[in-house]
Amino acid sequence: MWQYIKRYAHFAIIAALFMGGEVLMDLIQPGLMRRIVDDGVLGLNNNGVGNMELVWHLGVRMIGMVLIGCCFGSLNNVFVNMVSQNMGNDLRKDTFRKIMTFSFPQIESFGAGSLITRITNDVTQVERLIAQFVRGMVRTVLMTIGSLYFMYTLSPDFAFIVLCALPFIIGTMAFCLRKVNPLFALQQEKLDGVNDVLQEDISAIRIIKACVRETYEKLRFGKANGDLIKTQLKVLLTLAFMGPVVNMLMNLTIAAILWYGARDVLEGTASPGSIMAAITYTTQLLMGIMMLMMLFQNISRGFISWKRLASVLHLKPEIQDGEYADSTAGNGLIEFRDVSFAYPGSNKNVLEHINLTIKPGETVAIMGSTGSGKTTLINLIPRFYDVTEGSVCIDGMDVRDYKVSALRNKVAVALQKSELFSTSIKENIAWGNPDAADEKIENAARIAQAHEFIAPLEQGYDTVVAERGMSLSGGQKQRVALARAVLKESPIMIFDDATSALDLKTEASFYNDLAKTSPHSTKIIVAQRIASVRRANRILILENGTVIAEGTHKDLLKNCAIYQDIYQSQVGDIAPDENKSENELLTQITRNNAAQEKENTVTQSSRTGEGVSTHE
Ligand SMILES: Nc1ncnc2c1ncn2[C@@H]1O[C@H](COP(=O)(O)OP(=O)(O)OP(=O)(O)O)[C@@H](O)[C@H]1O
Repeated sequence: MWQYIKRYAHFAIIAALFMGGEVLMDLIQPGLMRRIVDDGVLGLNNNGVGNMELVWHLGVRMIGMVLIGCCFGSLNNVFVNMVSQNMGNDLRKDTFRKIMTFSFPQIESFGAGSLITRITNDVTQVERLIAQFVRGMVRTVLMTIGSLYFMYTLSPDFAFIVLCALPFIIGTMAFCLRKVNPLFALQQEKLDGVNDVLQEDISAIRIIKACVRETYEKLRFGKANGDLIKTQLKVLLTLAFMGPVVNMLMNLTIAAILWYGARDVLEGTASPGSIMAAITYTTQLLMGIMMLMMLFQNISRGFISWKRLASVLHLKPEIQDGEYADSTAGNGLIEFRDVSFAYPGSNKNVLEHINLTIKPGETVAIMGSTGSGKTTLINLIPRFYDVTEGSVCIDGMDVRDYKVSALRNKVAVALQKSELFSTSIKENIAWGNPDAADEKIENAARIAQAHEFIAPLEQGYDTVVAERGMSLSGGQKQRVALARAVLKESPIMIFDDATSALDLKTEASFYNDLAKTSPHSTKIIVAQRIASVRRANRILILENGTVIAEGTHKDLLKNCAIYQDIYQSQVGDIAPDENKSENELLTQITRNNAAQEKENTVTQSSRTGEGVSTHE
């Protein structure tokens, strides 16, 4: 934490000096009050004759000191806030930057909700810790020492009484804080839980409504929130006992001083003014101790929050940069050399001994049943994960030897679930290439078949997209994401089911235009549809993490039973004819889909009919 504080240590020192000034003003006042009572009102040094002029004079001095103390206190607040807010700002930025360097498993290990809590609530707790430390701690220490000194000058007995009471007061506070301390950590964990549910529910609000799961989610949120409230109540109950006990001890201390003081006044060894001053000092001192109690609570919470932030800040990113920083050399050769992969925390290989070379400019399609490992395979190219065994090489160099940014500049990725940001369509397309000229952006949109829906919009490319692209249809979102990948002009392009929401004609136009405009890029297409993969130079069939067949569309139609099955189910041919033209094939697939849909509807309505008649 020191590395963050020391950047603003000068503000902290200035704040402490102003606090010293404020405390000094507070400490001088009881002495003036004693003189007003003893000399001004009672005239103890003037045979019982009071002095109103002295009362006025000292009164004005007291008011002046209050005003100066107020200025010092305000300036102290200004500098304390400068330390805490600047430090909080740095912490928030550094934590965010650090999260950006984490691998997916590292992010998953914290959970999105917990990371949000850390960057918001935990940073606020640390800001509070710093503010209270610089303000409250300095004040309490100076006030305690000063009050004890001035009380000692009034009467050593008064100082002795307070010194006797202090261990009981501090002991009570320490006891309660020890009990409550572990609860603070639990409280932050419960807050993580609330944020986890909240962010999951807000991002999945459509499906929650579609499946009418609002009540279930309300209960889930209620449970997480209930857990948080229970923990908070435990904290508050423990602290509720501490306040009154400390208050009682403080009042007993004041009563003891009054009792002692009254006896001294009767014996003539102390003046009424000095008793009043002693009580003011005691109150100031004990109020300071009470403040310390609050301070310790916030300090405990702050340290727990700091630990949670430190566990993010000190975590070493799993994906480390290599030495090689040139993203322009090479032309997109991809090699998987005996690659096996298991997800972190699992000992089951999702990919098994994959050997694969994809030549520059080649288009390779990957098909396979769900869960066969297609996405996992392509995720290894931009190092979203590191291989467990073997190596993935790009242009002859292991991907782990590249600087991560250089590697990722060589690869453009479009995913099935298109992530859009709440900014203009233009900025969304230019996300991977922010300096791109407008013509280039439009050209990329034309290739992605997006221009046709963007151009008629009132604001065209400047139309602002709602959060996560909610204002666009699935197909429109995918086309914007495709344009983004195209604009990157990377030597390697990966499309992971990225055209699944497009109709067959639009998809075919996209791949045709892409082949014309980026003939030298290496393209990997993960898809389930024959129409999407048909034109690829090579098609791989993946099953249980291994490549079980490989060849052109023609080869596979002849030799691969799985591919023949897929073809028949999608095209509807009994005897596949590989010489069909693009248009013929698309028309046949569309007809086949329509026939299948009709068949499904008939089956469903006949079932419903049966249901009704049975019911009747
Ligand atoms: N983050 C993850 N952590 C652990 N296991 C995972 C993770 N992602 C995927 N898997 C597992 O790895 C296997 C392969 O998943 P992958 O997403 O690569 O399949 P896929 O062929 O792309 O499937 P689909 O066609 O359904 O997208 C699956 O069994 C899946 O459960």
